[in-house]
Amino acid sequence: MMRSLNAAQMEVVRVHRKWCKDSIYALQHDQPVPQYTLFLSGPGGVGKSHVIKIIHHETIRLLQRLSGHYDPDELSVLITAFTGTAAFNINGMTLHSALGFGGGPKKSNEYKPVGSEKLHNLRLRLGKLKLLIIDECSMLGSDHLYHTHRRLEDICGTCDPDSRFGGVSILAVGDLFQLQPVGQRHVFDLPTDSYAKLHGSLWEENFTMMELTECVRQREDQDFAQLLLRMRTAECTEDDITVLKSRIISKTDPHYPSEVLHVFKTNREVDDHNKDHLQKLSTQHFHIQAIDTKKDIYTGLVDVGSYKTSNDRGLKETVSLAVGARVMVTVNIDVSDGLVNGALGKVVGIDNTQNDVHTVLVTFDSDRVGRQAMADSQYKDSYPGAVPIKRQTLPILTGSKQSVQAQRAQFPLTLAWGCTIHRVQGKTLDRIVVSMDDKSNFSDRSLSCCHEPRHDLDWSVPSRY
Ligand SMILES: Nc1ncnc2c1ncn2[C@@H]1O[C@H](COP(=O)(O)OP(=O)(O)OP(=O)(O)O)[C@@H](O)[C@H]1O
Repeated sequence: MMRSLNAAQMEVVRVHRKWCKDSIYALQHDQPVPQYTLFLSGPGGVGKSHVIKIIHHETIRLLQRLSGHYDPDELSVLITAFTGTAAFNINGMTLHSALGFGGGPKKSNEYKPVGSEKLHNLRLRLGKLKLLIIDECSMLGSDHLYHTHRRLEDICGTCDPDSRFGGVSILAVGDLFQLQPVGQRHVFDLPTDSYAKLHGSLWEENFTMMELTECVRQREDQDFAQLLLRMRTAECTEDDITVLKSRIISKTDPHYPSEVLHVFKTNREVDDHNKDHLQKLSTQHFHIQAIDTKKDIYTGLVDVGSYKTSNDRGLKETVSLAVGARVMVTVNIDVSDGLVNGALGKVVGIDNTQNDVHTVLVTFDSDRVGRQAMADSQYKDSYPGAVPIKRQTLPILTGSKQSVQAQRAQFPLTLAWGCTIHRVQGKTLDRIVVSMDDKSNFSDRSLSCCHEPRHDLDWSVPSRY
C-alpha cells in the first residue's frame, strides 16, 4: 500500500509518522503528547481517503503497539466523517455519533454539554484519543468545528483556555471548493455560538494545509480529470466548454438516459421530476403518512396525528412509493452496514395490509449496502438481495414556536429519480444528468461539486428541461 503512494501522498504520511514517533517518545517519558492540526486538501480522486486509511493503520501500528501502551480497547485514533455516506466509505463513524452530538432536534447553534453519564461513557471510550480524523470536512460548519473542540475539551477534562480540541490532534480532510454546508457557515468562518466568538476562527488560527493535486481516480483519462479540476476553480477553457456542450442531450433523443439520476438546484424541480416518474409506474402507489405522537405533560394522554415541523429530520410527512420506484435513504439507519442518508436503490416489494405499510424492500445500487440487514431479513427467501426498511422514530419539534416535542415514525425514504446538487456532493457516480434549465442556474462551482465522475461517466445535460 505504501509503495503505491505518489510523492505528495508520501509527504503527508511522512509528517504523520514523525508525529507518531514524537508521541511515542512523549508517552514513554510521561510528557504531553504533541498536537497537530492539519488540513489535507485536494479535489475528488486525488487519494485523500487512501491516505486516511494508511494514516489510520500507521497510527495503530506505531502509536499503540510501539509505545508499550497497547490496549485494544483504548482508542488512540478515530476515523469520522460528517455524513453517513462519507463515514461508511472510509469504514468510520459519523462525527455526531462518535462525539455524542446526536440526540433530539436543535433549536440553536449553541454548544450543549452532555450529561454526566454520557460524558463518563465518552471518557471511557475516547479518554486516550490522540488523533481524530474528519473526512469531507467541507460539510462541517464553523459551529460544528467549535462543538468538536468543546466536546473534546470536555472528554479530555482540559480547562486550559489556550488548549484546543482537548490536546487531541485533528486531521481534517476535504475540498473547501465544495458547496457551503447546509444552514451553516463555512468551517473557516467565525462560529455563531456566543462563547465561540471569544476564540476567533478555530480553523484559521490552528490549521496548516497540505495539498494533494495528482488525480489518481481518472488516471486513464487525464484530459477529463484536468477538465474537472478547471471546473472546480471556474477556470474552464474554450475547449472545455466545447467538450461540455458535446454532452448536451435533448429529452426527445432516443438515447436520453431518463433512468439515470437527475440533479437539480431546487427541491421543487426535484419533486416535479420524481412525481413525473412515479406516475409512469403502473404498480400500486402508496402515500404513507407519518405517525406523529405527542404526550400531554399534564394528563399523560398521547395525541396521535400529523404535525407540521420546520425540520423533519429526514422523516417526511408523506412518503410516496411504488414497486419499481428509485429511492434514497434519508436517515442514517446503520452506518456500519452502509444504510446511510443518501444510499440509493430501488423498491422491489412493499409488505402491507389494507391499513398500513409494514416494510419496504429495497435493492441498493451498491452491494456493500445492507449486507447485515439482508442476512437478518425475514424476507431473504421471498426477496433475495433486498433490504427490509422499517419506519424509524425520531423526535421532532412542532407547534407555532416549534417548542413542542413530538415523536415521528416514518419510512426514512424519498423518491430519487432526481435529487438536489447538495445530495450528490461527495458521491461517486458513474452517470448523472444535470438539469441546465434556466431555473436551475447552476454556478460552475456547483457543477464541479457534483464531482467524482469516473472516466466512463456519461454526463448528460438536457438542452431543455
Ligand atoms: N497512490 C495511489 N495509487 C493507486 N491508486 C490510488 C492511489 N491513491 C488512491 N488510489 C485509488 O484512487 C481512487 C480514488 O482515491 P480516493 O477515493 O482515496 O480519492 P479521494 O481524494 O478521497 O476522493 P473523494 O474526495 O472523492 O473521496 C481509489 O480507488 C483509490 O484506491
